[in-house]
Amino acid sequence: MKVYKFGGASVRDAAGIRNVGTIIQRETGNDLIVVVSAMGKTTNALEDIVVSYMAGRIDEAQLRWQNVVITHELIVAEFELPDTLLAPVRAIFSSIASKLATAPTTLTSYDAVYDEIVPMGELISTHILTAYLTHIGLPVRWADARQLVRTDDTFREGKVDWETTKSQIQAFVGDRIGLLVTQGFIGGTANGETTTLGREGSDYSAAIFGYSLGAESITIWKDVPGVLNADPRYFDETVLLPELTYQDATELAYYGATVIHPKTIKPLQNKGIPLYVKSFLKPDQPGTLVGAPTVTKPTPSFIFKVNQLLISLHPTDFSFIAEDNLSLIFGLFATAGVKINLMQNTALSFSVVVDSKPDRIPDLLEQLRGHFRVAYNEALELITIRHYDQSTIDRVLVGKKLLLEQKSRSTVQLVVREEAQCTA
Ligand SMILES: Nc1ncnc2c1ncn2[C@@H]1O[C@H](COP(=O)(O)OP(=O)(O)OP(=O)(O)O)[C@@H](O)[C@H]1O
Ligand SMILES: N[C@@H](CC(=O)O)C(=O)O
Repeated sequence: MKVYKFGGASVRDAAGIRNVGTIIQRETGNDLIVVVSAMGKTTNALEDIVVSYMAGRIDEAQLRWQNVVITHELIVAEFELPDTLLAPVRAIFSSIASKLATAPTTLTSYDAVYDEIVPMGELISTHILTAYLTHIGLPVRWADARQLVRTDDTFREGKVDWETTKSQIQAFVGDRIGLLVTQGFIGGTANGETTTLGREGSDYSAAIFGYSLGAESITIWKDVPGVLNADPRYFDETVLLPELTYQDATELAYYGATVIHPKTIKPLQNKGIPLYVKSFLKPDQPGTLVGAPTVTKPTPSFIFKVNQLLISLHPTDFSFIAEDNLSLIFGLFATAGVKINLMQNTALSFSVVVDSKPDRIPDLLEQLRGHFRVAYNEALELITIRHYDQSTIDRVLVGKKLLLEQKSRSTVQLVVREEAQCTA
């Protein structure tokens, strides 16, 4: 049994869905679980709807939802599918329209509403793909991940209950899996509420299904030839990494290589399940195999994170940065839901680099100011180089001012600012 995961880019339009259908057809007769993300940038659009709705801008939220509906209607119109196959999609369209007709109360939790609305992207895309596959004659089952992937009720970052998830998935698939289409990114609580697993979490969903069923392999289909030594959007002359160990893949993802979600690797490593990252545009090419025993000559790899914020904390009394301060700081970051990308401390200061998220950072800074003197630098870039040497460092520092550096034997992290900004 294999697991295929198709992300938003692969199903962003009707041609994409047809292409995904062709890739799935190559597995006809084999057991295959297909995990699918929301189409294109639907998740971003749904997040915007939540922002409008929770701010009480109901008309704006409804208008934005109409745009989501129209985008999907235009795609399905190209397939001329019978209305019966589209009934589940239309039911979602009207249930969200009804939801958005009533304003939220002041007691409504933002994150709970987020997890009511944002998962619709995956529910819609999987219903559309299932309808299309049925239409072209493939015997396919649609599975509701909310009833299979059990999480706690941490909305927007559900923690997976592995035992329950495994038994629910095994019970659902039964003896003969066949072809099954399900959603990435979403799960459900014991009380039947929908949860999400964190942005870009569909890769992780594929690993959850693969782990639960002991898959022979998992393939993540991307718009790139595989895992490259840098994001081609930010770096010229990238090279394909044909093989990676689980550890290297975990570290690349951890430091921010968005091609694989960081939580994806561990469950696969635990069961020794190989992960392939391949191009949905060139499905015959080998791509990257994650799970190679060793890679003899590792290639230097670059990860660029833009829009970073460097926060420096200084105790307001004469105390040092010690265990009690650190546990307070970590507690405040955890409560604010802000992940630390890099940290460094001296006796009298503690510096952290985080993603500059306007919905979370201002509150966090306010909390920190209650305990520390706080200084911060905005609009920075965090560059991580795995398997670095001095020439790779020099290469990325051209035109940049280095603010902070951290090195281990295999990884260097550099916090930089554009030189032009420094002199401005
Ligand atoms: N090291 C890397 N190798 C290859 N691609 C990378 C790397 N780092 C970042 N990327 C980027 O990752 C992109 C693919 O991931 P993306 O999340 O956009 O895919 P997706 O299939 O649409 O997934 P999803 O909708 O599930 O998030 C590539 O287009 C590329 O720009
Ligand atoms: N659709 C979700 C999950 C995913 O695509 O992996 C997102 O865009 O974050």
